This record gives sequence, structure tokens and C-alpha cells, in this order.
Amino acid sequence: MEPFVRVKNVSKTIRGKQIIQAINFDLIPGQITGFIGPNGAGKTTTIRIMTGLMKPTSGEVEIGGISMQKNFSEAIRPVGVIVENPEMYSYLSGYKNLLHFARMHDKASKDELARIIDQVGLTDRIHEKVSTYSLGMRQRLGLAQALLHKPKFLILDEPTNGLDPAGIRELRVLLRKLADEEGVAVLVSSHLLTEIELMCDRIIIIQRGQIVETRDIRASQQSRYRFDIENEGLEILNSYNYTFTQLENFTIVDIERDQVPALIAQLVEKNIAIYAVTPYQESLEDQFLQVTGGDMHVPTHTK
Ligand SMILES: Nc1ncnc2c1ncn2[C@@H]1O[C@H](COP(=O)(O)OP(=O)(O)OP(=O)(O)O)[C@@H](O)[C@H]1O
Repeated sequence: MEPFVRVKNVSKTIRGKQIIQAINFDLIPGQITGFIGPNGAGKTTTIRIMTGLMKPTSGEVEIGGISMQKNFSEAIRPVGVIVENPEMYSYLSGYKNLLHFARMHDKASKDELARIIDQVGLTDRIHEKVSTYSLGMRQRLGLAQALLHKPKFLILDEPTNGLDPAGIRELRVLLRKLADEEGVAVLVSSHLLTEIELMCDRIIIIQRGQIVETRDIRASQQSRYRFDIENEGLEILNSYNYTFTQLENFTIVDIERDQVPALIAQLVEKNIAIYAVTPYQESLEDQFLQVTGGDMHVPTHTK
């Protein structure tokens, strides 16, 4: 499918310091992409550029085929942004806040407003003042605000900060629905890898201002097998050109399920002892640490 968002060779230098370097990635309609990286890797900077809060030093962001750098007001139209602490008027009700934002953006009809409020699960409390809302409810109101102008691309920066497990689950279900039913392209940045793992179809890992990995996490979970075999087996894997990773006590081979019997037969033919073969479900945390080399923190952070 054609990407809806294209980040093309985007770099940012601030006061002589290169914060991000020639970043490239695409986002596809209907896909939820997780944007992860160690502290200070450049996530917020990239997101600020993608939402027009910051200009890139070079490169370009295209949304729906329109360059943000050439035609910002057109390009930003289909973008919905959810920030960590959405700005709300706490002395007004949730409903009045939404009406206010609806007037600012587009003319969402009352029916549409009711549908969005229902979608984010705030129908029962929408006429109460925002000052009485929990953090989770404010977050949902922020999401409703972003949904007012029917975004085709939704960016969420650390969306689950302060949400309880039920709130996180609700957000996950809602994002899935928006992606599946309305074809929204979603980008979620988060530190919580288990949450990204449950929520996303794809991950992009950024480290020291560069994209170090783009991976389809749904597919990758089904195409890796763990082989507990004697060491001589590794030569056989090499000779048949399998892609594999040798870990401490076992080997992970990148193969599809229907290739497993053939590999077992090849190993048996060469008299390699096989102790076990199991589908390998690597956690996102393991993948992340492998890719970033355990670099969870870059100490130069001065935000
Ligand atoms: N205005 C600025 N001036 C100087 N350096 C900056 C500025 N903004 C960001 N940086 C630096 O750029 C790097 C990337 O910052 P950024 O906030 O994009 O990272 P991040 O991946 O979002 O980190 P975190 O996960 O901690 O929020 C950091 O080293 C930060 O100190």
C-alpha cells in the first residue's frame, strides 16, 4: 500500500550539534507504528518536525503527498496530534472544550461530536468540568479533540503516561479500531516496550539520531525458530545459507514454519543431534536491546 507519510532524509542541527541525521521512514494507512529509542535518541525532535513545531535543517516530510516544508497548511490538515498533557480549559466541561476546539478547526456536527465522545468512552462524564477528570479521562478528551477533524495520520507522544492498565487497554483497542476501520496511519512513541509490542504492527528504532531498525513485529514473531542442536549443526546452517543467530545455549534460525521440516531433515542427514525445535517468541525488549546494544540512556540529555 502507498505510504501516507514519508519522512525523507530529515536532519536537524541545533547550535552546531547534529540531533538527527538523514532520517527516512514511511507510514502506511491502517498500520500502527511504534517509535522507540533510548533517552535522547531524537524521538521528540522527529515528532516535533513531523507536527510542524520545528523546522528540519534539511530534508522533508510529506503527508498525503504534500510537503510540509512547501505547503504547511495543506499538509498538516489530516494530522491529529496527541501530546502528553493536552491543553484543556479545566473550568469548562469536556463537552464545551470539544465545542471550542471543533469551532477552531472544522465544523464537526453534533452527531459527529457524540460519536467521537462515545468512541473515546466519555459519554457519561462529558458534561462535567475537566477539573474533575482523572488523568486518563483528560487523555481521552485529548484523543477526542484530535479526532474532531477526522485525521488520517495520528501521532501520539508517550500516550499512556499516567494511564492505568484498563486505560492503556482501552487506548489500544481504540487505536486498533481507528487503524483497521478508518485506515488511519498511527505513530506512537513510548518508553514502554511491552505496551508497544501489544499495540503496534511495526516498530522503528532510533538511536543517536539515526534509524537503526525498522521491523514488522507481527511477521517477525512467526518466522523465527529456536533450534537446540549440537555446535556442529552451525556449519550445516552455514552451508545451506540459513540466516541464524547463535545465542548462549541455542540458535535462532530465521525461517518460515513450512521450511522447518526440510531443515530438520538436513540436520538429521548430517547426523546432527537435535534436542528441541520451538517457535521463537523474542520479546520486543530483547530485540530492542540487541539492536541498540543495551544503550538505554544517552547522558547528554539537556531538555
Ligand atoms: N533545543 C535543543 N537544544 C540543544 N539540544 C537539544 C535541543 N532539543 C533536543 N536536544 C538534544 O537532542 C537530543 C535528542 O533529544 P530528543 O528530545 O529528541 O530525544 P528523545 O528521543 O525524545 O528523548 P527522551 O526519550 O528522553 O524524551 C538530546 O541529546 C537532547 O539533549
